[in-house]
Amino acid sequence: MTAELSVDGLDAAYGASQVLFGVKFEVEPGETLALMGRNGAGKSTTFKAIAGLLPPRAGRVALRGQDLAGAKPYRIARAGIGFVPEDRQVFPEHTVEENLEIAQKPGPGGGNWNVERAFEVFPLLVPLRKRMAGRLSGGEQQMLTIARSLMGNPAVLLLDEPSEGLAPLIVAQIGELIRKLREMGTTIVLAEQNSRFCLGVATQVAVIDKGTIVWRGSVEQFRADPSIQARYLQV
Ligand SMILES: Nc1ncnc2c1ncn2[C@@H]1O[C@H](COP(=O)(O)OP(=O)(O)OP(=O)(O)O)[C@@H](O)[C@H]1O
Repeated sequence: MTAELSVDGLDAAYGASQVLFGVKFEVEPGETLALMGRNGAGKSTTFKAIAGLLPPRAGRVALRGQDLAGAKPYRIARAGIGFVPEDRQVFPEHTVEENLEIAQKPGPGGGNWNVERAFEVFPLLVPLRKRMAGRLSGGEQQMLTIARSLMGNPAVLLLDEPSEGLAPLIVAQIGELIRKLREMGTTIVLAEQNSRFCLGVATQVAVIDKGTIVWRGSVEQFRADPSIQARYLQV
């Protein structure tokens, strides 16, 4: 089977400071991969390199076998990699509904996303339909950013720390949502420090440490080996 997303030998740097060293992982169709690692391990940089925001110095980023490494961000997005960055970008002066409409585009994913479908899958956004996106809470903005990204019908969705800075109840709602997207067959890569959250929603785990993937396996294998958490994830 061809992986939906395959990353191999990815190197990336900020100026003279190299941060990623040969990052390698694959995601099969319909899987949710949690990319876990401590603060500063290289999770966001991996996403930026995949999405073309920080062009990689070396390596391959293949979507369904097509190498996109080094392409411009809009090309990578159009090819089917949807990226939800940490800072939750919405158009604050537009309503929730308009934010979704603006983002609607054809794409290679099989979700057939449109505004009505987004409201079906994200029912918490329904009462906020006419509200300006700039007036939403952090959790509501997070949901809207995820919904917006899906409107481009991506083949793979990259979610950078979706639980960050949110209250436990909201984190649980975001978790529910990610599980629902997974059940619908969406292929997801989720960067997280919060291991409890990721293990509740992911099927696969990759652990990154100092810019290198140091462990790769299923959630069950991860749970069965507490030494991985102790070595790479606890502060
Ligand atoms: N714009 C930048 N310029 C220079 N160095 C950076 C920049 N952004 C990140 N770094 C450095 O790159 C390394 C990896 O950072 P990255 O943000 O990818 O980590 P992370 O695993 O996503 O952690 P976090 O949870 O803090 O976002 C860190 O040492 C960080 O200081």
